[in-house]
Amino acid sequence: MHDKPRIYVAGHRGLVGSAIVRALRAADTAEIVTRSHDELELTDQVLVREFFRSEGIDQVYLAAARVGGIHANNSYPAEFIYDNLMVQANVVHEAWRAGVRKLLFLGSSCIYPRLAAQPIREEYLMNGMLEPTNEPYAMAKIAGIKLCESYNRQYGTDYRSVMPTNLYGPGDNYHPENSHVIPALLRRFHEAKTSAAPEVVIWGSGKPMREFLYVDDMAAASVHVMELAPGAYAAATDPMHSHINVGTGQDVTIAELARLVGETVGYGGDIVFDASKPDGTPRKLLDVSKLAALGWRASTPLAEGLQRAYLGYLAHLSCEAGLDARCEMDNRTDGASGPEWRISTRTAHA
Ligand SMILES: NC(=O)C1=CN([C@@H]2O[C@H](COP(=O)(O)OP(=O)(O)OC[C@H]3O[C@@H](n4cnc5c(N)ncnc54)[C@H](OP(=O)(O)O)[C@@H]3O)[C@@H](O)[C@H]2O)C=CC1
Ligand SMILES: C[C@H]1O[C@H](OP(=O)(O)OP(=O)(O)OC[C@H]2O[C@@H](n3cnc4c(=O)[nH]c(N)nc43)[C@H](O)[C@@H]2O)[C@@H](O)[C@@H](O)C1=O
Repeated sequence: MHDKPRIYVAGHRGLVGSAIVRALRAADTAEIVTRSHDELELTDQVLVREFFRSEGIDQVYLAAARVGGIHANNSYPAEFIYDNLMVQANVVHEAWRAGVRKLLFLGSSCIYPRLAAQPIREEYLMNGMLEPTNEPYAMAKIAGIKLCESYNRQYGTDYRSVMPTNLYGPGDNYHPENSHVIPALLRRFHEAKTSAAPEVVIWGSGKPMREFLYVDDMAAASVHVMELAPGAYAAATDPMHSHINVGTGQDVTIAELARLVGETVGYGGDIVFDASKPDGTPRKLLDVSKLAALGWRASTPLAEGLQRAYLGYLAHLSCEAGLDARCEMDNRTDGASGPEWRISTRTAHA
């Protein structure tokens, strides 16, 4: 053990990983260890083993994953299942081999059955068929939970899992097709405003409902769950049902979200729907009572979070244009999926 614990944040340049780093830096109680994707390919077991063997890591936040919205999940199912299975298997196994006792695995609310009763309680896992547009990703995330539980049961580790709802905020992926709905709409509405376009097209019927959590709330929840006393976590969970939902407990329709994003950006034109695009899961509102009983609740209202997310998008545009000296290039175009996978620079200024 070191004076301060050495905490490895895997995926620190991503939306959530960068927010976890902000939260840990603000607390100033840990030494933070990071590696970018090009410095450490987490699907490569040999490299991951060498990293844990040499770095003396005490805790891991596993926020590295192949992540994307409904179109990306539907279009690249092989990458979504392979990358996520490999990254989590390598990180969990090699962390265990190196003696890391504490790890937090980030899953997703898409692990639950497509037609689960609402709000979705943790115990509804594996009670029904998954949503087809993201089944491979969801299967990998379910395997991630079971990986952590199995190492806990056999080796006595303390590997915990959180299942976030849909997340958004500064430092998001703004790719026009592969991103999630909020960054996609911030970009589309902004471009429509700038070009004075008469209408903005929203995918699907507008009827699906989604719950959105601001990313700094997600980071705070992650740190909260990681730091719960082992007895408190064990009392709230079960060795074979150990994951905890993280959300706001409130959802909106995609049509309502589109109206809110339009308002945030200041776009005055029409909103139209493209029914040829998939809706995905009709609704996936999380029951967040377990985490509330453990002392944590979300605090950022959607309208406020959208304002901050829009500022994050504008900062990202300044980075792309080379107008902001604080920007770091994050080499996102070097990923295995090729240069079109995502936009090459993102920024998540504190
Ligand atoms: N965003 C959301 O709405 C939600 C996210 N989650 C979960 O939260 C976690 C973080 O997601 P988010 O921050 O949004 O995702 P991002 O795509 O923003 O970040 C993921 C990070 O992981 C890195 N990464 C991906 N693959 C590899 C690899 N093979 N080796 C090394 N690094 C890799 C990425 O690097 P690079 O980009 O260079 O490849 C990136 O820095 C994930 O587990 C995700 O499933 C859960 C629910 C909702
Ligand atoms: C976090 C979660 O993210 C993914 O699931 P999802 O919840 O369906 O996420 P999404 O943000 O991509 O879409 C939400 C809704 O919004 C609609 N929608 C409208 N217009 C756009 C649009 O322009 N882009 C996108 N992406 N969606 C749009 C879209 O049709 C859908 O009805 C999973 O694959 C899985 O990875 C996962 O866990």
